[in-house]
Amino acid sequence: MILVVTAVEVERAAVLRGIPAGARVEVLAVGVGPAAAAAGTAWYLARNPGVTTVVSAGIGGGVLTRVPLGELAVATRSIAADLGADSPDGFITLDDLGFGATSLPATDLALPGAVRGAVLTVSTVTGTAARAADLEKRYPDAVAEGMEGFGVAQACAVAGVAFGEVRAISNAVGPRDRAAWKIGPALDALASFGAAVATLDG
Ligand SMILES: O=C(O)c1cccc(C(=O)CC[C@H]2O[C@@H](n3cnc4c(=O)[nH]cnc43)[C@H](O)[C@@H]2O)c1
Repeated sequence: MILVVTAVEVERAAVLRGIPAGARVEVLAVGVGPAAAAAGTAWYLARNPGVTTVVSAGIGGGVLTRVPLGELAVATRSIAADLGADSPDGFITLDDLGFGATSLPATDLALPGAVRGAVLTVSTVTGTAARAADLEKRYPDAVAEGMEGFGVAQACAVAGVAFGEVRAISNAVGPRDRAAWKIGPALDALASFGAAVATLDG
């Protein structure tokens, strides 16, 4: 069975809107941020041994030169982009500090038309051009940013279950501009993911 993990109920409802009746897919909303995502996913996996794949799904920021607003980005890997230490010489990742990995592989979700690349997980939404440029320099393969993927990925790694991530692009990774958000089209894109997700199971 496939488990889809969203942050909030409106994302859950959008995914459910697309899922055909009778599909073996469970959709769970677990809260915003990597900690809520890891805890909710681990809780569900401990009680449901039949889950084969977990997909972290939600709206997200996009690198708009790679993926337009209202389209889907599929992760090739999930990166904890702000897990580490700041320094006068720049950001030091947890890997470079020697405390663990900040990149986990993602299973390729066969979603036609979606853009593939690294999806960043952050605890603070990017809101300046300077931070967007820093992230792009550190992760040139990044296409999108969200707040939950790496938490779901870590729970999956512990449980030995396949992990995937999809982000429906609602805004740019860049200077904060709430007026430019496209939440409706992003939720419609999440529904189109819902329509395809049942076909991803084995
Ligand atoms: O107030 C703001 O400026 C702002 C900008 C983007 C997102 C938020 C949120 O509080 C939504 C967090 C929620 O949505 C996902 N999300 C959507 N866009 C982004 C983004 O650009 N960077 C990171 N996460 C984003 C996220 O996964 C959360 O579930 C507020």
